[in-house]
Amino acid sequence: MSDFDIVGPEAIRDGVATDAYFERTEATLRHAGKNPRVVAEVTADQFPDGDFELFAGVKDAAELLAGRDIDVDAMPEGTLFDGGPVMRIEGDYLEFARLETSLLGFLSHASGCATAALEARSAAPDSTVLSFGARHVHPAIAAMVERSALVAGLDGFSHVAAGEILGKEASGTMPHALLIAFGRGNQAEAFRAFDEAVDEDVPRVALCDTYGDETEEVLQAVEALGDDLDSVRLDTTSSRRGDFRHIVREVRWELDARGHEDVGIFVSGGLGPAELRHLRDVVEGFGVGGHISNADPVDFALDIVEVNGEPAAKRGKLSGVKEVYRTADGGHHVGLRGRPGPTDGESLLEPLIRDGEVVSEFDFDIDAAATRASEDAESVGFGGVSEE
Ligand SMILES: O=P(O)(O)OC[C@H]1O[C@H](OP(=O)(O)OP(=O)(O)O)[C@H](O)[C@@H]1O
Repeated sequence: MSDFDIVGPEAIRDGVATDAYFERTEATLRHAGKNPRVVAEVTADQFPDGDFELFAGVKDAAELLAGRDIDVDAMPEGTLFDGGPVMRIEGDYLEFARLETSLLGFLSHASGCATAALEARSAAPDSTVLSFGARHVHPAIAAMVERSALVAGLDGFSHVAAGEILGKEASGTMPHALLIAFGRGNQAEAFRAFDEAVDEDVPRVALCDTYGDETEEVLQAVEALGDDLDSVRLDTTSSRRGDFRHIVREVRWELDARGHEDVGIFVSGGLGPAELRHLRDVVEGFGVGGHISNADPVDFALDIVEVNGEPAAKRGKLSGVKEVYRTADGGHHVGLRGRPGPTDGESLLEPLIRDGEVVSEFDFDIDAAATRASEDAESVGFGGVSEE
């Protein structure tokens, strides 16, 4: 028995992590001696409507689908999509029927978090933006949240175990608990002890809102750490926030007045794209949590679109195997496979699995995905990237 209520990797890989009706579907098809050759597509919206989302979760999807006698095409991680398929599976239906539940879960949740992270990224393109939201979600999915944030181009994340999985180091300095453990009035002592205790390569970022006025605690940090102080973080609780922008500008003023123009200001706590736009010109960086980790999953569905070579679909969905294209002007186009696409269209679906093997050229590199997302966001004008 598992110690935690967590569905483990084996259950996911074996297809036990499925909805019961797929088990009944398998039983019925086997009973009837049917196992049609199908093409199925993963799609959110049927037609483009100008509302782009960021595709993520494809590495785990590949891990799930590998080893089955199927061919799969997918958009690379970090591609922006707007209508039409993001993934296509071709094979005998019973090869993958029971994987639908986990497949959609992987893609939907990661793409939801990645899209929200891209909203944050686009809202403050020149600021440092860190993912702080693992605390809001089940720990088993922390690496998914942090990977999605990095795919969207965030500069870092807080979760240590996620970092070990992703091969990247988590960042972070101090919580309020550290200041409280030292006791009211002992903030300077806490800052000094932190400076003495942690590795030199950890930036000295003092959290300055625990007991007193932000400017007062910032000046205590300056006095305690002197030139070692890299930045201050203001996480002013919402009930005391008032005009946060004014507080930040006042802190900046007092730092500058004492010759500490090089000390950066970071802010965190309940921030989303609107707050990032509002504050981006007066701070160096942001910690963004719930906006990313609590994002709604993308509403992906897996639909059969061809049975034994013939177009098929339930009503409301589009039958036939499709291609999706990005045009030079940032347009997103959906058309039938084998028909001419836009003359300047670049096909977005790439081979992911052939005869059950993951195609070696398919790219799961996080940094490459982030570059792709950045370029694609620019191309399609996601979230008004350069909006003032
Ligand atoms: O609000 P979100 O965008 O989801 O950000 C996540 C958290 O990051 C900050 O925690 P901090 O470490 O400063 O708080 P604590 O020390 O009080 O736990 C902030 O207070 C949020 O609770």
